[in-house]
Amino acid sequence: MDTLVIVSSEKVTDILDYTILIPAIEKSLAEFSKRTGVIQPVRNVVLIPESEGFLGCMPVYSREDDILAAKIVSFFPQNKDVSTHHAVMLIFCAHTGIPKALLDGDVITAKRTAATSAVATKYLVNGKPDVLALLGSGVQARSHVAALSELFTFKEIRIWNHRFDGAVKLAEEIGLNCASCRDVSEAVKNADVIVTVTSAKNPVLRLDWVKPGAHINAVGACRPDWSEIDADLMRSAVVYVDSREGALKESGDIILSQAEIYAEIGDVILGTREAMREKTTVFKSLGMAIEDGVAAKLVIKKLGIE
Ligand SMILES: NC(=O)C1=CN([C@@H]2O[C@H](COP(=O)(O)OP(=O)(O)OC[C@H]3O[C@@H](n4cnc5c(N)ncnc54)[C@H](O)[C@@H]3O)[C@@H](O)[C@H]2O)C=CC1
Ligand SMILES: O=C(O)C1=NCCCC1
Repeated sequence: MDTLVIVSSEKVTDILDYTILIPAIEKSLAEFSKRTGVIQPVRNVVLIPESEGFLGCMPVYSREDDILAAKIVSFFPQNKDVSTHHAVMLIFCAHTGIPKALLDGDVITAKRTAATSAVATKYLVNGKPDVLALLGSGVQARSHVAALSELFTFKEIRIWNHRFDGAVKLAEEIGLNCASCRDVSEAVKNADVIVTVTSAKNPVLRLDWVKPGAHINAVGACRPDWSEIDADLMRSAVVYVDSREGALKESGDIILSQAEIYAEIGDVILGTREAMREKTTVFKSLGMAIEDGVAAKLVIKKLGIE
C-alpha cells in the first residue's frame, strides 16, 4: 500500500475556506441531481440504543469529480463535555481503489453542511435577507453563521437554544448585531432566514411564528421518527431536499408530516425546477456523502496528494 496520509482537523480547518467550499458544494449538488455520474447509496446507519445515537456509513463515487470516498460519522446526542458528532473520511484513488488519505471528518461535516445551507439559501431566499434566526447553539449553529455570512450581510442575528446559556454564549461570540432569545417565537419573528440546528426529536418551530415568504434550512432531525419542524409548517411550505431518496428514508420532518417534496436543491441549481422564492420555503438537509467527498478533495488537492 502507498503511504496513507493523515490529515488533521487543524489542516482541514486551514484549507477549507468557504470561498472555495461554497461554489464546490453548489456544483456537487447539481451533479448529484443529474443522476448520471454520482453513485451514492442512502446512509447506512447502525443504531446505538443505549446512547440514542448511531454510527453512519456514507460512501460515494463521482465520475465527474474523480472522487471515491467514504465518511464514517458517529452521533452521540447525550455527550456533554465532548462534541456530539465525530467523523473520519477516507479518500481512495478512483482508478485503482488505493487508499490515499485519512482525514479528520469533524470540520468537514461542520463546514460542508453549512455551505450546503448557504447554497440553498442563495437560491431560495426572498430578496436580500436582513434577519437570521438560529435555533440551536452548537457546532452547526457556529458554522452556519460563518457560511451564511459569506453570502449575506445580516442586520440582525437571533439565537434561541433550549438551554438559554448556550444561546447567550454564542450571541456573545458573534458580537454586535446578535441577540439571544428566550422563546423561539421571539427569535424567528420576521426573520428572513431560519436555521434549525438542534438535536430535538420533536418540533421546535411552528407555522404561526414564521413570516410568510421566509426561508428555513432544516438541518437537524435526521431520523425517520424525529422532527424539528411542525407538520403544518412542513405541509404549507414548498419543500426542497438534498436527496429525495435520502429524505424519504431518513427525514421525520417529511415522513411524519407527509409533506410533498417539490424538488432537490440540485434541480433548482440545474434550472429544471423552480426556486419559489416568494413562498415560504424549507430546505430539508440530511447531509450527503458527495458533499463530504468534494470537501475532502479540495483539502487533499491543496496538500498535493493526488
Ligand atoms: N444535515 C446535515 O448534513 C447534518 C445535520 N446535523 C444535525 O444538526 C443538528 C446540530 O448538530 P451539531 O450542531 O453538530 O450538534 P451540537 O450537539 O453541537 O448542537 C446541538 C444543539 O441542540 C441543542 N439541543 C439538544 N437537545 C435538544 C432538544 N431536545 N431540543 C432542542 N434543542 C436541543 C443543544 O443545546 C445544542 O445547542 C443535529 O441534529 C445533527 O444531527 C449534523 C451534521 C450534518
Ligand atoms: O451528513 C452527516 O454527516 C450527518 N447527518 C446527520 C447527522 C449526522 C451527520
